[in-house]
Amino acid sequence: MWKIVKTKLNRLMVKSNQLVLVRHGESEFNLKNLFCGWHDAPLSAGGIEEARSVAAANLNRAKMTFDKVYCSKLCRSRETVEVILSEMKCSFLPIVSDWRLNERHYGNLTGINKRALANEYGEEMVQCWRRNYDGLPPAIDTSNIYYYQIANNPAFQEVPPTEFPLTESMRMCVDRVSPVWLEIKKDIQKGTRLLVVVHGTIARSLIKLIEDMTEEQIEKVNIPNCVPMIYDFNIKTGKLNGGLKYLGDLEYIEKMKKKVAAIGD
Ligand SMILES: O=C(O)[C@H](O)COP(=O)(O)O
Repeated sequence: MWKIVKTKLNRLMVKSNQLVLVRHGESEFNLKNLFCGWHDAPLSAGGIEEARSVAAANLNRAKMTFDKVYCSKLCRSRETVEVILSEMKCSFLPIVSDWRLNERHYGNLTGINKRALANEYGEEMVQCWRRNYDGLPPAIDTSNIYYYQIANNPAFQEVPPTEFPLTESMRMCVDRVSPVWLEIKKDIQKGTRLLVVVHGTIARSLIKLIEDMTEEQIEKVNIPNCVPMIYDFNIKTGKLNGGLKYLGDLEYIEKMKKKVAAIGD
């Protein structure tokens, strides 16, 4: 008991605390280059391997330790957490899964191949849906084969009916993530060491909020799967000490950022 109190006191005396953000591993939909959003696609075999050999391996190499984990209600984020914690030998950690950390809802684009869509509507239109801050895909309707799976997913039962999205822009995601960011920030300032495992647009929403980026700046950010991203905060002021640091091989990280930015084949 004294040991736990002493560890907590020691941590409060430390002036900074780190937050680690990770985008989930490659999903079955990423692999097939399909818009995924709120469809609950599991990790691909490659995604499980990324969680092990990219996320967990880099976190272990850097000797990172955590007290608590945040993830979304989507299984690709939860599965990534489970692989990481198992590899780090800390599967006992508390996990908060919050629907507000779900990926951006891609509306009626859900399940459509990104390249096929670019061939039909042009690359500019597809990149506008993907990255423009106010790019709003058409709302999902019953003609979409994933409509009922998403609407009836028991994992989403905590979503208030009035807030259940049919499509979302990045601006709408930033709005839904903002209150969770305030909760995360409180934890950081208490000295709790957090691992946050989320999705591409949600990681970008958090980065925008943390760095107070402009809309133009965040539109250019692309998040590689499973590369740990670290922010260092001053505990007292809640302000950042420096910028975002990626953990891992820089050449690999640059290659994966370019892959995510592109529409793909
Ligand atoms: O939902 C998806 O399709 C992906 O998680 C993100 O895709 P994007 O890079 O095209 O936004």
